Amino acid sequence: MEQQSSILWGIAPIGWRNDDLPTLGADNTLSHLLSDVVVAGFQGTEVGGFFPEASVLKKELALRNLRIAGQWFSSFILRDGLEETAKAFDKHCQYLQDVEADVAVVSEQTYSIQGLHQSIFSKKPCFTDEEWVKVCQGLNELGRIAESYALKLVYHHHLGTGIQTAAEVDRLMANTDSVVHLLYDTGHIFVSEGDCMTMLEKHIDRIQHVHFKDVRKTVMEQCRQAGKSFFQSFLSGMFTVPGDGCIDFTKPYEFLLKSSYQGWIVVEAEQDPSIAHPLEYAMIARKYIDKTLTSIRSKESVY
Ligand SMILES: O=C1C[C@@H](O)[C@H](O)[C@@H](O)C1=O
Ligand SMILES: [Co+2]
Repeated sequence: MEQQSSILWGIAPIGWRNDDLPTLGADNTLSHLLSDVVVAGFQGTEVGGFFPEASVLKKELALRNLRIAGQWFSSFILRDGLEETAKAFDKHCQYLQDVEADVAVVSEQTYSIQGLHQSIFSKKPCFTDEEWVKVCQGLNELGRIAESYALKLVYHHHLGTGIQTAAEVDRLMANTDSVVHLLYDTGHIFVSEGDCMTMLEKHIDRIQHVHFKDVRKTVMEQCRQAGKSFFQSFLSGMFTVPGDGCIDFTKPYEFLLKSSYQGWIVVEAEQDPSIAHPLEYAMIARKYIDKTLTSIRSKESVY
C-alpha cells in the first residue's frame, strides 16, 4: 500500500474498546488491538483508557513497529479551576512524552452532555462570555504545558459540549494563542453542521491532528428525530469508518494534501464491537484509503 510520507495513518482503539462506555469490548486486550492495527496496515493508534504504564506499552509498540499519535484528555477548567486541571494535564503530558506521542487531545468537558441521557441534537450546553474567557485562557496555559513536553495541544470540538459548532470553533480559534492547535474531526462537525469542509478550509493553519470518522446519514436523521443521546446514537450505528458512510473523504483528503498537511490522520468510529467486528471495519477503512484516497496523489502525478 502507498503511504504519503508527510501523513501518518492511524486507527483509534475506540472500535475495539470504548472509553466513554467501558463495557463495550471489555474483553478485547491490548495485544489483540495492536496486532489488528498491524494487520490492517496502520502505523499507529491513540492511547485508550485501558492502556498500561509507558514502559509496558512501549515494548508492545516496538514489537509491532507501531507509534502512538496521542491521547484524549477531558479538561474541566470551569468546574475544577485551572490549577487542578493543569496539574492533571502535566501528568498526562509526562505519560505522552514517555510513549513518544505527538499530540495531546483536549476537550473541555464542563457541562458536557456526552455521557448523559439527553438529546445530543438539541441539548448541548453553551458557555457564557465570562466562561469563554476562562476556557480560552486556561487552554492557552495547557498549550504551553504541552509545548514544554514537546507535544502539541490539539483541541477536539465535540458534540454535546460547549465547543461543538463551527461558530464555537471560530470563537475558540480567535481567542486562543498559537499553542492551541485544532483537531479536525469529520464526524463531529458533520453531525453538527451537515458539512465538514468549511471548518477545514477556515482553520487549516491551526489543524495539527485529524480524525476521519464517517456518518450513516439515515441513522443520524433517525437519531435526530428520536432525540437520542450520544451513546444511544452511536449504539444505533450513527458512526462508522471512512468508506462505509455518507462523507466523501476525497474532498478533505485532497484539501489536506493541497495544504501540505503533515501529521496524523486517525480513523475513528465508535461502534459496538460485538456488532461491528473491529478488524473487519479496520479493513473496510484500509481498502477505502488505498483505493480511493492515497491513490489520489499518484493519479495526479501521472499528468
Ligand atoms: O476522539 C474522540 C474520543 C472519544 O472519547 C470521543 O467520545 C469520540 O467521540 C471522539 O471523537
Ligand atoms: Co474524535
